[in-house]
Amino acid sequence: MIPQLSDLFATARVVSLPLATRFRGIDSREALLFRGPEGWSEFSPFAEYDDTEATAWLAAGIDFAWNPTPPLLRSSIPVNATLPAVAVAEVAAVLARFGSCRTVKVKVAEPGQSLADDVARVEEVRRILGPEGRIRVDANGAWNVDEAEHAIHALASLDLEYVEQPCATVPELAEIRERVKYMGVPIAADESVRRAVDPLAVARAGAADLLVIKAQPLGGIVSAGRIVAEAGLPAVISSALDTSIGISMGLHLAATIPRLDYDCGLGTAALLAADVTDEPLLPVDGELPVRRVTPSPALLELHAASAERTSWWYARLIRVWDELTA
Ligand SMILES: O=C(O)CCC(=O)C1=CC=C[C@@H](O)[C@@H]1C(=O)O
Ligand SMILES: [Mg+2]
Repeated sequence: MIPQLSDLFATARVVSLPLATRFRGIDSREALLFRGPEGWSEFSPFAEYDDTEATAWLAAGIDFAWNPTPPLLRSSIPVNATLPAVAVAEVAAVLARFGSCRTVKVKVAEPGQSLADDVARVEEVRRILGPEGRIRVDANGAWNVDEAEHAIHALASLDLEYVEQPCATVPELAEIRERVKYMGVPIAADESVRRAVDPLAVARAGAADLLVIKAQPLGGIVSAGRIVAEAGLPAVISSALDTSIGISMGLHLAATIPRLDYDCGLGTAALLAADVTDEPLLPVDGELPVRRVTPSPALLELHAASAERTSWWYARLIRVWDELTA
């Protein structure tokens, strides 16, 4: 069931939360929050995403607010720390925000940086985590196949759990996966799932060993859970850099997945310098509880987006709701 626009606007609030560390080119995270019969939910496609891409995000937000979740199979979710492409000198301080996570995802292939920067950053993470820590890297599709092969060679001795979206396209992922198989480094697909016309194509092509699954871009808990089941590959449930409310949607998704072999990328509230709740979903001993989040009226007020940005989000909500109900 899709609620009327007036039902969404009845509780809608737009916030702009500062990030503690610049991440994927932004310094603050905007989100539209609203409440339904099941509780608070979030609509926060990145600003540059078009309305068509944003419809899945709205379907997800509505689903979490209006529909009960499928049965929850666990009450706590193991999560990783997420390290933006910061300088070596900043690594320890950023990781400290996540408490004691045994797994770290490191952003690599940042525009303007070199492979040497990536190697130095991953070396520093390995030094901090020790030999038993798990390190995965995420290139956001920035390498071509040769660059990816070269980079994975350079990083492999640091013991990688997997490489997320090393290249942009499914055929490239299939090729790099073949080329690095002998090194025992698995390939994960992220953008090839969440931004693809067919999120199952990458699995069908045998181009990935595991999938990164995000609730909002994949249309919500039920829809994302179906993709995991049909793909038949291990899944890493991750955030879209949401507020703690969107993170709670991701945690509920993670709680419905029969097998979780990997720590989930849901620790990213630690990258925010402020949140909408006094009890943000920050990892403790590498775990997050599966619970709903209610925003604090004072924090909604304090972090309210500007009038101009609020109008922009309201207009976007109207257009995307129109597209969703068309
Ligand atoms: O997976 C994680 O550890 C956290 C989530 C995360 O890295 C991302 C969230 C949102 C946008 C993306 O650029 C980024 C990703 O590519 O996985
Ligand atoms: Mg990714």
